[in-house]
Amino acid sequence: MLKISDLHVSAGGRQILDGLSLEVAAGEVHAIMGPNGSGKSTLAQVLAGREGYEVTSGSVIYRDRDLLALPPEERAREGVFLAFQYPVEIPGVNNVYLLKAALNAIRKHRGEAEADAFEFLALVREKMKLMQMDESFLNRGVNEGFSGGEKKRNEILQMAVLEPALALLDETDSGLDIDALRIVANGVNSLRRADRSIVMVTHYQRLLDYIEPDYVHVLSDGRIIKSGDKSLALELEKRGYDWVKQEAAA
Ligand SMILES: Nc1ncnc2c1ncn2[C@@H]1O[C@H](COP(=O)(O)OP(=O)(O)OP(=O)(O)O)[C@@H](O)[C@H]1O
Repeated sequence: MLKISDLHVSAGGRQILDGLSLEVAAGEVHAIMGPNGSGKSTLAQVLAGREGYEVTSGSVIYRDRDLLALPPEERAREGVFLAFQYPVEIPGVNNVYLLKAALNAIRKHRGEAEADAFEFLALVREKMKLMQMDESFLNRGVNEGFSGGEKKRNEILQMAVLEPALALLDETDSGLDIDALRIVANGVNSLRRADRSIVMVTHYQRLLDYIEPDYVHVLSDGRIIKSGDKSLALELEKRGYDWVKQEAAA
């Protein structure tokens, strides 16, 4: 599904990713953990195609294509989805309008019939039920005035409607209360499929109690310095990151 090789990225004149390599097979869930400022969000943003980052070397192959050669909207149509760490408010753009436009752009790209108003509404209602969101959110501006937790829930609603092949979730658990964390995690779990991969950035192993990852990676100073299974996250919670850095430097 995704093969990142020796990726070097800089922004604002400084190197952020420094030889990052990662392979994600179809159906797998990978968790990326690491100290603040190590490059986790940068990785997610670069994969989604955000401007402002310079890829100086390395490659990213997504479903046999050079991902970095595609403009961001093409990546989205090809099934790459990013749930933002800080979802942006888009006042004046209706939430339901954005969802429908995004869904139909993807369908059109796949050569499928676009969803009409009835089909779309039935689909979005089903997904809102899953995310336990009130339908009133549909008619508000995208994230406009949403609480932090509501914004995160709205990101996963988008994911549920768009059904991406590669979902990048950047700290989707941050700012969620106990019930919302469970709801969001249930939403993500219900979207696990053999042909869909999920890469989630998180600081807390608690999320991994709900969404069981196949692999856990430690990203430090722009590269992955250790990989393991869920037990690695438990160890990090107990011991912090210094020992991993020392181990990698030895
Ligand atoms: N456009 C930019 N210009 C300059 N520096 C940047 C830019 N974007 C990111 N950085 C820097 O790159 C480093 C990595 O940032 P990034 O947001 O990827 O870290 P992170 O691992 O997601 O951190 P956190 O856990 O705090 O969210 C930080 O030191 C950040 O200040």
